[in-house]
Amino acid sequence: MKKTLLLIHTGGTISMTTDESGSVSPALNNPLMGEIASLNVLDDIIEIEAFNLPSPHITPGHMLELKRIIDKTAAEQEIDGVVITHGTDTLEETAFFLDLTLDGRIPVVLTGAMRSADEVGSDGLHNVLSAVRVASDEDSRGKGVLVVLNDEIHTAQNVTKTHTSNVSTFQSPQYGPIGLVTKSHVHFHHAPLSRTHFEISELGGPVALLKVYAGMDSEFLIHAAAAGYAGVVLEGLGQGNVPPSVMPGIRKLLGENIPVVLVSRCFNGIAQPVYGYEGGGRMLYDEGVIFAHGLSGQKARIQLLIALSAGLCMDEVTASFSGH
Ligand SMILES: NC(=O)C[C@H](N)C(=O)O
Repeated sequence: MKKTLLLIHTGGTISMTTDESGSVSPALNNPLMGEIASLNVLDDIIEIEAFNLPSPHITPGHMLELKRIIDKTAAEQEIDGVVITHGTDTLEETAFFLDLTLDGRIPVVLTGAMRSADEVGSDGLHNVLSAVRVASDEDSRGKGVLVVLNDEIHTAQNVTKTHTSNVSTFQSPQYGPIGLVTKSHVHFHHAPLSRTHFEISELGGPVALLKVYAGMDSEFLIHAAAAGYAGVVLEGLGQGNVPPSVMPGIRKLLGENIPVVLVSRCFNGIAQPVYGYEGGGRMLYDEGVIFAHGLSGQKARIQLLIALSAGLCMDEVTASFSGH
């Protein structure tokens, strides 16, 4: 059955071309524009170029702008789903931002490419077509924002870029994809159990993300408190621990009512308050550090930013992280 989709381009390698020196940059005219329309797989397509940016240039402000475009278009006319083309470097952050803030009524699918539009074996158009098929599929409803590349369907919550250049870069460590796209079918084999949703209209923040390392001190954390950061996410060690020399910085932030969210820098497993030694997870938990269950640092940062943007108090921010 044919459908009406909103196709939004934002830039990324999928919209880039390569010059004679091998340098890859945004094309003046997006090479994807009109390509899906010409395949005649949809009843109707509303195709817009929101931005033409490499994804390292994408900010939470651009993510909020995408949410507004989707809300406005869906309010003005009947659409069955949304596909967004995006650079792969920050694709997972935009996907999770939209997952947390859109109403989830229609499927929203993000895709990108590892090879530029004019490169031999370019994966761009194939990925957009797969994303269009997923966004048009009734089974995609109610699964949150999805990421489709290389014939796999991932949730925005779990997916991450794992390889600098391989076309199979997008993976969901410890959970795996929730479906696949074959030549004839969109096939889901899993469904997410829960979803967190926030109502936001403006952005708060800023929120910092710091990786914890052996011998780390408190300097950046103390600076974050003085510089007006509204929240800090720490990628802690192992099950969720920090060196004792980081404790003064954490206490400074918590003392000023600035939330500190902890994830593990391990890409498998969940941070937990297990260890009772100085800087151990149990001590962090007892002093008010919020454990983000199974989220990566970059996803926890997006969620903390959104929770603060929604005006949540410390207890509500804590509760919002217990759902994962
Ligand atoms: N494959 C890509 O899209 C990477 C590019 N640097 C971007 O994120 O815009």
